Amino acid sequence: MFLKKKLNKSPDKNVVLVGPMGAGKTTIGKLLAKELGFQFTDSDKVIEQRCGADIPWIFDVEGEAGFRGREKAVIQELGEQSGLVIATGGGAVLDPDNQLNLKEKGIVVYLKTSVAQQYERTFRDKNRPLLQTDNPLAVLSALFEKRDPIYSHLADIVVKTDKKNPKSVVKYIVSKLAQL
Ligand SMILES: Nc1ncnc2c1ncn2[C@@H]1O[C@H](COP(=O)(O)OP(=O)(O)OP(=O)(O)O)[C@@H](O)[C@H]1O
Ligand SMILES: O=C(O)C1=C[C@@H](O)[C@@H](O)[C@H](O)C1
Ligand SMILES: [Mg+2]
Repeated sequence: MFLKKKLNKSPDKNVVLVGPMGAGKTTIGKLLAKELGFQFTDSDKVIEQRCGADIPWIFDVEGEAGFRGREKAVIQELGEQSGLVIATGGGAVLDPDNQLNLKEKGIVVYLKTSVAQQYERTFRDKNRPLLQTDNPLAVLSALFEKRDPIYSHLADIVVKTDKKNPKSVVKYIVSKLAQL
């Protein structure tokens, strides 16, 4: 058991949230960090801050490959730290080096979310370049087919987020962490 509040010492682990766009990694991550007394960080936000531009701009100018390069550098840095709740980008776990870096000190939590629910949570938001197509539902579905096995394989904890509000997702994760 590594919970900082309970042990009253610096944790040597991170909690890493993985899952598709709209799973709630950013939303849940902020709440979970508060609950654990960890620092919250979001790889997408760190990339934007470093670059001084938002993700749609990075995809426009540098393409997805440019974005993935930036993501890899950020994931490597975050993976070396501890005491973090890390919200990852939806595609961060595709890269084998990222997988190793996140797993090194990370307890990986997969926020498992149906494609329909992902769509419901993302369709109004224009900040996800991969979904700016005529058929975002088909894109989400294809990404899920490819990525769900990877998220599942990496995960120490899996939590289904459909029909669960953020608070109850956090409560469930905390209870599972306490059992480790
Ligand atoms: N459990 C939940 N119940 C209801 N709404 C949720 C839940 N989790 C997240 N949301 C909402 O869904 C939207 C997307 O959530 P969020 O941005 O946290 O997803 P994400 O996993 O970080 O996505 P991305 O990979 O694109 O960064 C937000 O509007 C958020 O308020
Ligand atoms: O699923 C993905 O590949 C992405 C998810 C977002 O978090 C961002 O990292 C970016 O929009 C790409
Ligand atoms: Mg996010």
